[in-house]
Amino acid sequence: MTGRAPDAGMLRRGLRFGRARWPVLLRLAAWSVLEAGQTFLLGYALARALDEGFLAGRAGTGFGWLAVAGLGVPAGAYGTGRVYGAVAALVEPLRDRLVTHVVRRGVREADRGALSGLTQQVEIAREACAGLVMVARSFVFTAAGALAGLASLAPPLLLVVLPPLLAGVALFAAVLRPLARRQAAFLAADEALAGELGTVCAGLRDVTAAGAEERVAGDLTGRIEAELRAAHALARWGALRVTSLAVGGHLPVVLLLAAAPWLLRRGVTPGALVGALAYVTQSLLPALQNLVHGLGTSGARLTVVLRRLAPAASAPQPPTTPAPTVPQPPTAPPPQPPAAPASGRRRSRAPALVLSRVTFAYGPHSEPVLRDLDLTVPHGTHLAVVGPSGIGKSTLTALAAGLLPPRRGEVRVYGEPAPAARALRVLVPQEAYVFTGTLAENLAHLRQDSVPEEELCAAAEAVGAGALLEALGGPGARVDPAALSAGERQLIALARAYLSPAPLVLLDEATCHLDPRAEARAERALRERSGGTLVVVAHRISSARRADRVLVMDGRHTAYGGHEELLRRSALYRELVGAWEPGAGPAPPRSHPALALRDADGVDAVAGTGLAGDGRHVVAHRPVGQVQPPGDLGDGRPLGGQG
Ligand SMILES: Nc1ncnc2c1ncn2[C@@H]1O[C@H](COP(=O)(O)OP(=O)(O)OP(=O)(O)O)[C@@H](O)[C@H]1O
Repeated sequence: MTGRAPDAGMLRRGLRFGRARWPVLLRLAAWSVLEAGQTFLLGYALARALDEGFLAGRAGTGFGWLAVAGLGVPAGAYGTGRVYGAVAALVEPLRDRLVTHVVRRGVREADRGALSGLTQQVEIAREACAGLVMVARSFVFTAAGALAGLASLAPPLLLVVLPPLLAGVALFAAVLRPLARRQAAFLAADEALAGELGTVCAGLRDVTAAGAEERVAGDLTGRIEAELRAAHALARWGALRVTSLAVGGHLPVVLLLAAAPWLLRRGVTPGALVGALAYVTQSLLPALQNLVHGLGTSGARLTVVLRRLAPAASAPQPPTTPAPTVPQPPTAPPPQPPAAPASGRRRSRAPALVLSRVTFAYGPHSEPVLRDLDLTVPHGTHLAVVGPSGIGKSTLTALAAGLLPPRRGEVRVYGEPAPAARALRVLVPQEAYVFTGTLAENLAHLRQDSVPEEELCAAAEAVGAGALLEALGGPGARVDPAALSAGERQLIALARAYLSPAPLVLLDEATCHLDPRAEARAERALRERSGGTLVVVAHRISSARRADRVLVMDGRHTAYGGHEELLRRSALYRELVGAWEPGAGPAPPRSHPALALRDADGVDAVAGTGLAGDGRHVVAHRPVGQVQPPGDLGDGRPLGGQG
C-alpha cells in the first residue's frame, strides 16, 4: 500500500461514474432539498415566533410559528429516508462494478485467498463511499438551508457567520490531502504490525526453539514504533482538523454573541439573532462536524481501498482493517539467529552445561518436575537423557536452553546464565521448523554470515540430508513445508543445527521420525562437529548406547553415568533398556504406568511406549522372563517410556 493522497485518475473515474448516474444524483438532490427545508424552517420559524409572537405579546402567533417549525421535522425526516434510498442506488452499482472487477481478477490469478480479501475490501469501499456521500451531501444542503435562512432573516447576519465558516471549510480542505496521506500511512503501519504479529504468533514455538526471540522482538518493536510514529503524525494533522471545526463551527457562535449589540443597532431583531444562533448551533456546527470526521475517516479508507482495487494493481493486497485472522506461514526468511558463539577460550574453560541445585515447577503451587538437580556436562560430551514419559526430559532441555527459569538454583551454559547464552546453544524440538523459502535460507537460518553452497551441501551430507537436498533441487530450491514428511523436516532442522555456530546442541526427540541408521548418522555428525557438545533426549536404546554419558531421570532418584555402569546400578535404566544385568534377576517392579503393566499377582510384563523408526507410536510389551538381552534389542527398538 502507498501513502499517496487520492490521485487525479481516481477523481476522474469518480466524476465519470457520477456523470453516468445523473438521474440518481438529481433524485438525491431533490430529497436533500426537502431535508434542508427543515433546516431553513428551524431558525426562520424560531425568529418569527419570538419577534411576531412572544416578544410582541401574541403568544398564539408564537406557538403557531413553533408548530410550523415542528411540521418541518417529519417532512425533513421523510426526505432523509428517501435520501438513503438514493444513496443506495448510487453506491450499489459501484459495489457491483468493484465485485465484477475483483472476481475477474481472482479468476485470472486463480487465487481464491486473494479473492476473499478483495471482496472484503469491496464491502469496505461500499460502506466508506456511502458514508462519504451522506456527510458531503448533508453538509452542502444543510449549509445552503442555514445560509438561506440567515439571509432571509437579516443579511448582516451573513457578514458575521459566513467568513469564519468559509475559513473553517478552507482550512479543512487544505488539511484533507495531507491528512489522507497520514491516515493511509497509519493504516499501512497498522496492517504491517498486524501481519507480522499474525505470522509470529503462528510460529512462537519455533521462534523460541530457534532462539530468535530477541530478533523477533526487535522486528516487532520496529513495527510498533513505526505505527506509533504514524499515529503521532496523524494526531498532529488531526489537531488541524479540529481547528478547522473550531473556526468554522464554534467561532460563528462567539462572533454572533459578541456582535449582538452591533447587529441590533443595524436593525437585526432579537428573534433573528436567536434564529441565527439556532442555525449555527443546531445545523451548521453538526453538519461541519460530520463532514470533518466523516471525510477524515471514510475518505481516507475509500482512497486506500480503491487504490488497492484499481485495475492497475495486480498483486493481491491484505485487507484494510482487520488483522489477518488465519495465521500464514512466513514467506520471507524469518528472524535472524542469535549472534556469533562465544570465544573458544570461554568454551574451553567452562563446562558446556551446569545445573546447580535446580528446582523447577510449572506453577507456583504445583509439584516440582525437577528438584535440586545437579548436573555438569563438560564440553565435547555426548549426553543422552532418558526416563519415563512425563518425567521432565523436555523440561530439562528447556531449562538448559534458558527458555524456562528455574524456581531455585542456576543453569549455566559455557559459564553464562542460560537465558543470556542463547547464542551458545541450539535446541531442536520434536516438531522440526521448516519455513517457506529456499533450502539455503532454511539451512543457514541460524547463521548471520552468508554460507557458501558447498558448506550447505556438506552439512546436509553430514547429517544424512544430502539425498534430500538433491531430490528437492539443491540449496536454491524453494521448499513447501507442508509437502515434506516429518522425517524430512527433521533432517532439515538437524542440518540447520549442524550449521549453527552454537557449540551446544540440544535435541529433544528431534530424530524421532528418522530410522535408526539415519538417527545414528545425524547424532554422530552433531557430536563430531568441531568438538561440539550434544545433549539428546534419547528416543531409542541405541541413542543412549552411543552417548558418553546417560542421565536417567526418575524424579528424586536421578542417575548419571555410562551405559554399562548404569545397567549395573540403575534399576530404572535396566527397565528402560528392557534387560537385566546378567545374573541380577528381574528388575524391581515399578509403578510407573508407562513402564509396568500389573495384574492381580503383580508385575507380569514390562512395557514401554515410544515412537518407532517410522514415527508410529508403539508399545513394547514383553512378558517377564522373555525380555531379550540388551545386545538383541537392535537399533530400531524404541526405548521404553519415551512418548
Ligand atoms: N507447559 C506445561 N505446563 C504445566 N505442566 C507441564 C508443562 N509442560 C510439561 N508439563 C508437565 O511437566 C512434566 C514433565 O513434562 P516433560 O514434557 O518435561 O516430560 P518428558 O519427560 O519430556 O515427557 P515425554 O517423554 O512424554 O516427552 C509432565 O508431568 C508434564 O505434564
